[in-house]
Amino acid sequence: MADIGNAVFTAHLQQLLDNKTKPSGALGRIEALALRIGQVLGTSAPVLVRPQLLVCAADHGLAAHGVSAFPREVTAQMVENFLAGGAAVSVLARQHGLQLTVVDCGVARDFADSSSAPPGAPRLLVRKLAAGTRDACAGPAMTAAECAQALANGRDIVCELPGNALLLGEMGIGNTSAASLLLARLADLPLAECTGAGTGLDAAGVERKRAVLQRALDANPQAAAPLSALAALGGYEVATLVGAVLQAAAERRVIVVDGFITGAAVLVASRIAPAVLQRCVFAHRSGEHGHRLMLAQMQAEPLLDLGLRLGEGSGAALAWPLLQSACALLREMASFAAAGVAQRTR
Ligand SMILES: Cc1cc2ncn([C@H]3O[C@H](COP(=O)(O)O)[C@@H](O)[C@H]3O)c2cc1C
Ligand SMILES: O=C(O)c1cccnc1
Repeated sequence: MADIGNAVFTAHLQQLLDNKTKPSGALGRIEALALRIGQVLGTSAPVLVRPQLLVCAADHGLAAHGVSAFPREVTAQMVENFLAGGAAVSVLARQHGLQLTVVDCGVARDFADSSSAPPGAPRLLVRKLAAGTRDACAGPAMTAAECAQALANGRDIVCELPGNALLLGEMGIGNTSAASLLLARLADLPLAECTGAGTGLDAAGVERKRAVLQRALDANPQAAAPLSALAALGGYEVATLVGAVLQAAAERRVIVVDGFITGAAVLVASRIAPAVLQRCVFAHRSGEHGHRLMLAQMQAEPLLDLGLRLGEGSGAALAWPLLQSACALLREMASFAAAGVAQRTR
C-alpha cells in the first residue's frame, strides 16, 4: 500500500490551513482532522460523498463461558433492531445520512439477504462462515481458511460500496473478549490491562472473564503473527472488518474507527499493512478498559471522549459531523489575503 505521507502536499495543506482567517492552530484538533482527510483524499477541497456505515455481526464460542453480561441471542435480536431502525446506530445513521449495511458474518440465527432494500434503507448482507466461532478455550476460534474467507468477504463488500468514507461498526455478544485477546497477544500486554466490563460485568464478573481469556491464550500459544492471532482469538465480524479496512485503505477511503472492537480490527490490519493507520480517523475513546492502551499502540488521538461503551458504530456516527465540518472549513474558509484581514503583528 502506497505511503500517503507526501511531504510536499502535506506542507501545502498545512500552509492553506495556517493562512485561513484565524490565529494559527486556533481550530485545534479540527485542523489536524482536516489535514488528515485532505491527505487521504489527496485534495485541498475534500468532499465526503456517500458515507457507508458497515456493521459486521457474529457470535462467539467464548460467550458460552459467561464472558458477557448478556445472552448470546442478543446478537441476532440486535441485528433485527438495526434493520428495523430502533438501535442507537440506526437512529444516528438516519440522522446523518449514513448508509447502514449490516453483515451477518456468523450470527447464530439465519437471516435473509436484503441487499435489494430501497436506497438509503438499512440492508443486510449475508456473508456467513458458520453459526459463530468455536470456543477459543479449546483451540483456534476459526480455521485459517475461514479467517481468510472472512477477510476476502470484507474486501469484497467494500469493493461494492460507493463513496469515499467508511465508518466501522460491529455487533457480537462476547466480542470485547475477542478484542481484548487480540490486544493482549499482538501488543504483548498483560491480559488484566486489556480486559474490561464489556456490556457491564461487575468486578467479580470481569475477574471471571479474565480467567476465561487466560485459558484462551494458553490454548493458542502458537498464534502470534497477526493472521494466526486473528484466526485463533478473533471473531468472524472482526476478521470481516480487517478485510474491509485493508480494502478501504487501499482505495484511499477515509476510515472512521469506532471503539474497542473495531479498534482491534484496525490493530490487526495495521500489523499486516502499517499504512492503513494513515487513512484512519479514530472517533472516540471508549469507556472500555484497555481502549486507551489499544489507541496508544496505534498512536491514535481520538476525537471524542464521551464515556461511550456501546459499539455498533455509534461513536463513529457521532463523530461524523466533525469530519464534515473539517472538510467544509478546509474548502470554504477564506485566507487572510482573500478576505483582506490583517495578519498577526507580534
Ligand atoms: C442490547 C445490546 C446492544 C448492543 N450494541 C452493541 N453492543 C456491544 O456489546 C457487545 C460486546 O460486549 P460483551 O463482550 O460484553 O458482550 C457487542 O455486541 C457490542 O457491539 C451491545 C450489547 C447489548 C447487550
Ligand atoms: O468500545 C466499544 O466498542 C464497546 C465497548 C463495550 C461494549 N461494546 C463495545
